[in-house]
Amino acid sequence: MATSPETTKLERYNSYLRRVNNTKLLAASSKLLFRATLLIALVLVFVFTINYPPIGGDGNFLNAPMHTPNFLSAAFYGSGASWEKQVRHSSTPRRPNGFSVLVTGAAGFVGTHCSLALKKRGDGVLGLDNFNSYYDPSLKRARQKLLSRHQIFLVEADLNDTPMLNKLFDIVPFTHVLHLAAQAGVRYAMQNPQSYVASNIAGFVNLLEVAKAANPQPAIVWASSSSVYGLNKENPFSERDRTDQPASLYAATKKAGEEIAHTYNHIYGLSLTGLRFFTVYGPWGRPDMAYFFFTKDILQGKEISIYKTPEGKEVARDFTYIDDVVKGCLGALDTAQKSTGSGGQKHGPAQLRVYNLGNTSPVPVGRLVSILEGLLGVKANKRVITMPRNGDVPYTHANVTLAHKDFGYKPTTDLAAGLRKFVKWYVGYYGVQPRVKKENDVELPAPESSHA
Ligand SMILES: O=C(O)[C@H]1O[C@H](OP(=O)(O)OP(=O)(O)OC[C@H]2O[C@@H](n3ccc(=O)[nH]c3=O)[C@H](O)[C@@H]2O)[C@H](O)[C@@H](O)[C@H]1O
Repeated sequence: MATSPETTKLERYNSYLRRVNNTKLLAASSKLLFRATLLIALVLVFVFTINYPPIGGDGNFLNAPMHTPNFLSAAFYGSGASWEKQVRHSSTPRRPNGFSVLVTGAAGFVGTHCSLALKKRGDGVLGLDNFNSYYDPSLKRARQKLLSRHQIFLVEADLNDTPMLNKLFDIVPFTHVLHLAAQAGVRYAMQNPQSYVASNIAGFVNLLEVAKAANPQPAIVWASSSSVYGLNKENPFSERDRTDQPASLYAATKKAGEEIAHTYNHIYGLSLTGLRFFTVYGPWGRPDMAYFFFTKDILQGKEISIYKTPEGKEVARDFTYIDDVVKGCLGALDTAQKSTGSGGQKHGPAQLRVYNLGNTSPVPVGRLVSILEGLLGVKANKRVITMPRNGDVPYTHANVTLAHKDFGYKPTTDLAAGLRKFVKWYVGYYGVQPRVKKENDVELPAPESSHA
């Protein structure tokens, strides 16, 4: 068909209009897409901010609530066949009638040691930890590597992450929970009180809620603290002594945990055992504890403060070596009876216990420093000051008769022997050269711990 110049012009004009319309349409849909993206981003920022504020109210990074945002949890981390396979594999026992244990706080000091000990004897272990920044997370990552070398898988999630906890209990019929995740530290409670409530109270309740609804319900062994004795005047501290005078918020949250345990035992038939740890120390320990930062400061020539009481007396602690505490934890797990409920219903009375796990021989902090000086071959730059009013108590001293009677708990490591092992680990881990003199009989021993 012949085309006139007018027709060609008209076609060109129509094609021009179509192009303009397409461009307008594209621009409109781009705008819509941009707005939708912006809206989604805003919603995400809002949810993230609620769940995970970046810093604490006083601008201190350490004071921020330290957990994984809930909305990211199960959806992002806990998915996929290979993830589930790791969860199952790690928690499957390798010995007849072995336990399947969920260890919370598994990248923590006591959690790492207990996980390794359980795995070593053939129990299945699944770790849970939120890797918070209360102290150097790289130490927690190093512990995680150690666990992973022993085929222990660690799920990175917070105790308050209900979907994740539910998911883990859906996948694994845990026989036991060793609940060691907590906000620790007596003095830090004055700086960041909310983190104690979030972890030691809300987190504990969340775990109990999930455990009580599980079928089967696990038996739970969990970390209480010697600090619950607070201003108790009896000596040594017995489980029968009063614990209604906590001297710190940390102690108050641990005491609250003991009462909460009573409630869940009473209503839901959960088998619950609280262990009152007495100043636990050793290799892979916590950098916020005095023996640990004294070692660091002594090596760096920094001044250390040794507390005395307002009456001028020495402050003392029943320092307890990690291997002894691990034996206590395993003893408590081995003697824990089954929970009696299922799916949130109680079917009979269940076991409820509390034990001291201490060393039974308090040592003044000044003596601890002398031992460290000897082991490190360095004189400490010491200053003795009156204990600040910060939640500390003047002394602790455990009576462990009950734990001995019920599961043969018997501490065997004195402070000098335990600190020797700690210093051995410390210098190896941080690559420091201690100035140890042979004539002072402070040669460091060969590694004994199978964990290090
Ligand atoms: O048994 C517990 O339940 C608790 O044990 C631990 O608390 P504490 O016994 O207070 O240990 P830690 O801080 O190492 O202070 C040791 C000693 O050094 C003194 N101390 C401390 C600091 C300082 O600068 N100077 C000093 O003399 C101080 O006065 C004390 O006498 C855990 O941290 C805690 O999480 C909890 O588990």
